[in-house]
Amino acid sequence: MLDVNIKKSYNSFQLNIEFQANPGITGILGPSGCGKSLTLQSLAGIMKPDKGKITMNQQTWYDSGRTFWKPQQRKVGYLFQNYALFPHLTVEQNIAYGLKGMLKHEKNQRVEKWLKTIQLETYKDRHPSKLSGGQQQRVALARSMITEPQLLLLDEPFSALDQHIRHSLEEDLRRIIDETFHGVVLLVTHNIEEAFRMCNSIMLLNEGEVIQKGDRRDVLKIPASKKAAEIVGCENVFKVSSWEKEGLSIKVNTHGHIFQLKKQKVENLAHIGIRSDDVRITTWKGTDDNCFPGEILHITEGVKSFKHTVRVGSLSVHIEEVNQEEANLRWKVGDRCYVTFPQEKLICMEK
Ligand SMILES: Nc1ncnc2c1ncn2[C@@H]1O[C@H](COP(=O)(O)OP(=O)(O)OP(=O)(O)O)[C@@H](O)[C@H]1O
Repeated sequence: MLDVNIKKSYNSFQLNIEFQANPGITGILGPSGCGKSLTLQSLAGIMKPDKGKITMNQQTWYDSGRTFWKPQQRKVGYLFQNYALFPHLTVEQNIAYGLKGMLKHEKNQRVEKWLKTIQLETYKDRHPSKLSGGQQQRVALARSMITEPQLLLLDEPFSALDQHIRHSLEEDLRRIIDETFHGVVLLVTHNIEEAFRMCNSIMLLNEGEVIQKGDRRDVLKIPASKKAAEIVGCENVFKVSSWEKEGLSIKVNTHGHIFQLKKQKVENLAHIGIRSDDVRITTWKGTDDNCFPGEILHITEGVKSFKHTVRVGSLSVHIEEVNQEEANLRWKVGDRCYVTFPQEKLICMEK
């Protein structure tokens, strides 16, 4: 297990990170400049925190002024978005780079195995400039994993690649990790779908701090705060004016709109939220709770869905309808409609 508790102070930025990560893939999501790369750099030993502690499977890698293991002592695999392969070395030589000092026979065996794993056996004598972006990234992955690291750090490894290659690389990476790697993987990404597909757990960072961490489903579907909702793409967040528990539900007032939510454990309720594809839009008034009249303000056509902005009293609500044809036929700007916020889809946020 990886155990991290570190602080680093710059003039205009404070990093104050505390988390534990188990074997498997933990995704790190957060806005630009929130400290994702600095966190990885401190784990790799490239950046030295001001204070705190980093332990990995009972080894102390960093302990304030007392202990600081160098990058090569930590056995960390680090994969960046821009591959960083050595241009003058072949695929085979790039992969073997980290194995200096190993017996030739053993080294060859490992390189062969990795060439096979990344399915580039026939490319072993090529230089990086003669490879596609996706192939280069597979070589970089093999190079970072061949040394059998305890910790694998992936900093937006797919972001420079187009959608199609990205998907196949994602599948490759997931397969390779499942088959050959049993340590801790931290994956920085801005892509929520990718995080959901790839990760076991998710950690959200904001302004240098971890603001939520847990199972990928819980974090991505039930953000605990307004900021977390922004990061995971929950588009509708309404400020709570007042609230009270009432029988089996919670009655919430947001700008004069009364919402009924399923009763749940909350101490303090600052916001409620709902994903745009969980809000329903109809021409008739439903009998469910939380159904309000609205007016269509704006429609955007996407490849797979239509996005509507609907005024519901003083609220501006984002609604996504996946069934294009039906949605296309149904709505135009200025139409009156009814908007339903299903009880079970409304999320309570304590901040
Ligand atoms: N050496 C440094 N000196 C001063 N400030 C720094 C230094 N390195 C990073 N920072 C600042 O620390 C903050 C966090 O940087 P970091 O690179 O970790 O962000 P990030 O979350 O990875 O962002 P992005 O998603 O854009 O890559 C930024 O505001 C950055 O400007």
